[in-house]
Amino acid sequence: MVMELTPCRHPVEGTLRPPSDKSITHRAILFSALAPGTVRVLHPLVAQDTLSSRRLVESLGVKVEAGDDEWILTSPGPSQWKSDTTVIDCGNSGTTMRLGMGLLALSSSPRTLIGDASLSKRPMERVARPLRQMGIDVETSQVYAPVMVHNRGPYRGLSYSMPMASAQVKSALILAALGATTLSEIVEPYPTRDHTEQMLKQMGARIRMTADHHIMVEPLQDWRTLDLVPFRVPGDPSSGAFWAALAALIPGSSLTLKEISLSPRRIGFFRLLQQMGARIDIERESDTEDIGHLTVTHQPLGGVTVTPEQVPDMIDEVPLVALMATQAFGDTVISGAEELRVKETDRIQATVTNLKQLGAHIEERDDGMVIHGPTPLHGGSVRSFGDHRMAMMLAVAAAIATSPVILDDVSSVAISYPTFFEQYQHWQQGYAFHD
Ligand SMILES: O=C(O)C1=C[C@@H](OP(=O)(O)O)[C@@H](O)[C@H](O)C1
Ligand SMILES: C=C(OP(=O)(O)O)C(=O)O
Repeated sequence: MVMELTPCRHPVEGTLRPPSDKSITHRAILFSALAPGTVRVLHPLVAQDTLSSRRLVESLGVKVEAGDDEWILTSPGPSQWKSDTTVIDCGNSGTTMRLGMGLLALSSSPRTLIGDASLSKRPMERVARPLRQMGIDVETSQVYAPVMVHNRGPYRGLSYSMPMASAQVKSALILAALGATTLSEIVEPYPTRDHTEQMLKQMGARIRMTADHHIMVEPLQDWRTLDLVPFRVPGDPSSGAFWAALAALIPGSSLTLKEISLSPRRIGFFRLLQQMGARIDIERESDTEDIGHLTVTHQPLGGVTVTPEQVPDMIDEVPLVALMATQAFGDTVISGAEELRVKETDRIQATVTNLKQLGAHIEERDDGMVIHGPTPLHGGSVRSFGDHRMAMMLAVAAAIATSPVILDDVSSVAISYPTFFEQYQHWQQGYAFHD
């Protein structure tokens, strides 16, 4: 659906609880399949991507009772998973497919994962290759989906230095490592989101992380020893980031994002906003959990340098960083962000093309972008390329443009943030958020 987005300078005010975290919801659903028994998931994100993970576990025989803001998942455990579903559709979700590959390695039935046109162009050998090193049979279709996973018998642990910083690859390997016969050691080039390690540890898995990014995973002798802990899903900082960006851009704004994940591996965008000059206040809910409230207050912004090490902590927010940089005084250089080229679309190219179309001074680099600010943005026609994050970034850009922006398709927001445009309209009508 095409949408005409009109400029709007209403300050962004009040308190907003963004939709629940996509990464944590995926994991809660997928990990519930591991333990024979019932797992409660509080505040799951109900969106297209997480419904793909739900479909995956249901095809393994997990029963899902979806209540009001709570899902109850009951699994027979990997040794009793249904073997008659041989093809599983992961839709648009890279997380479902990659973590799914690790999960499917835990049972002896062969299964094939497929995805939509976008997911079928994203690299899967990054998971397949190390799984094969463990002795698991994995076939890709010239590095892409469909991906067939078949565990033909006992397989060994893995010692693996990851060539790219990817939480999805790491998580798939950790899952497979739980079913190996020997200890595994996985090394990351830079730290990435560690929800998998934290949540599996909560379930009783023996996983040890060192300061120099080594992750040791002990094989699990018996799935029945896993604890059936309930998972409470906080708000998603990556979804909240669109509102934080608007608040940082529009004078007079001050917005509190309520009950969001404050995991240091997830709030790199907010640290960067602070570095650019925005005011960020953080209030933790408890000393033990990384959940709390984050307030963004508008201040004039300056350009920054984003280094490769910083990128994983704001990986899905980089298109927004580029937008912020168009309004900041001075140059912003983003490097080490080549992973953006293998997301739902090539997010470096899509960001540069779209922001140029609106008048930004932005240059494409192989591994990032250079942005010269500040530049007023004007209206024009832009394209989401079927990418939810691109559509929402462009909606933020449209608000600060001087004339209307025509966005070719907005349906992709259903992937991670189905209510985004309802809330956008609410704000455009001059309302504050009250959550
Ligand atoms: O593990 C996860 O939940 C995710 C990891 C990131 O992908 P990569 O691991 O490919 O960087 C991120 O872009 C994606 O939105 C979610
Ligand atoms: C890249 C994303 O997700 P996935 O890799 O799960 O498709 C995203 O949500 O921005």
